[in-house]
Amino acid sequence: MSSTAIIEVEHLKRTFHIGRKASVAALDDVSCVLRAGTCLAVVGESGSGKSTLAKVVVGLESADSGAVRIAGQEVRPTTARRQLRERAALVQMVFQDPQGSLNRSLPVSATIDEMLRAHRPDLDKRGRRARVLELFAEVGLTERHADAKPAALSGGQKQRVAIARALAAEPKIIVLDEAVSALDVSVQAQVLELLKRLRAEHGLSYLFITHDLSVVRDIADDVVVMRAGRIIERGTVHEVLDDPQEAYTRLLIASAPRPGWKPRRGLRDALMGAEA
Ligand SMILES: Nc1ncnc2c1ncn2[C@@H]1O[C@H](COP(=O)(O)OP(=O)(O)OP(=O)(O)O)[C@@H](O)[C@H]1O
Repeated sequence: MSSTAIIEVEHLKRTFHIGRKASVAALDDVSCVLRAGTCLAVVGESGSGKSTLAKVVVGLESADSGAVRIAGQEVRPTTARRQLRERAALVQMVFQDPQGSLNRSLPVSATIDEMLRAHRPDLDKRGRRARVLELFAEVGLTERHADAKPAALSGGQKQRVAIARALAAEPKIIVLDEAVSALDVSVQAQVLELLKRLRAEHGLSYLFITHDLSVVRDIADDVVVMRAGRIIERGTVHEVLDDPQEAYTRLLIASAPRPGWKPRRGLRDALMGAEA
């Protein structure tokens, strides 16, 4: 496995001010590394700062201090089109709800065509159509799916379109924010298989935000555990999930649904009681 860093996050801080007096430290001195060609999972309960970390990494959200370097280049929030396009060619994001990037009244191929217009100026209309069909085939969809409106596709198929859209920019990194969380378990397994295959075939690296530890075991190499804006434990998936050092991580693992699991009390209650 490669040990070259493709994303380096250093001492990120981000505080949100709510009203005049209240504030929440969404990121409180967060540092981590995504190694090229690997998958780094970010886990933690709701509100622990996972999405804020993902957004700062892709430049959708700014940090108060700290640094993010992608392929050695520092990332700063920008509205400059050229810089946004350069960033998008390096890192793409896939969200939990694929609906956001789809226009209800257009065939789903339109969203890929739009991406190709931005990132493949060398292709004419016919070339883009051929590439759209290639990308659909890569994610296990057909021409019939490409020409369908979003409403005619299942959740799993729409998420495959979102992945094809990300691939259209030919990125090195994909940030996935709860990208398989809304899918049924069997569909989830298929999309995870697809992501693993694409990672191998394209040499991709994944920053994988999830609250689901079974997904982490399936796809990730390394994992960081976040709590209240801080990384409280980190290591390989094997180290963290099989030999957790922190009480909070042990509770996350103990509270994760698995066959035969019966909830005794709310995860939140249990986690609130965990020692920091
Ligand atoms: N734009 C915002 N304005 C105010 N507070 C925010 C904003 N974005 C996030 N927060 C707060 O920052 C903290 C971290 O939020 P974040 O969405 O990063 O957590 P998360 O771990 O991704 O949670 P979830 O799994 O529920 O999405 C939360 O307390 C949240 O309420």
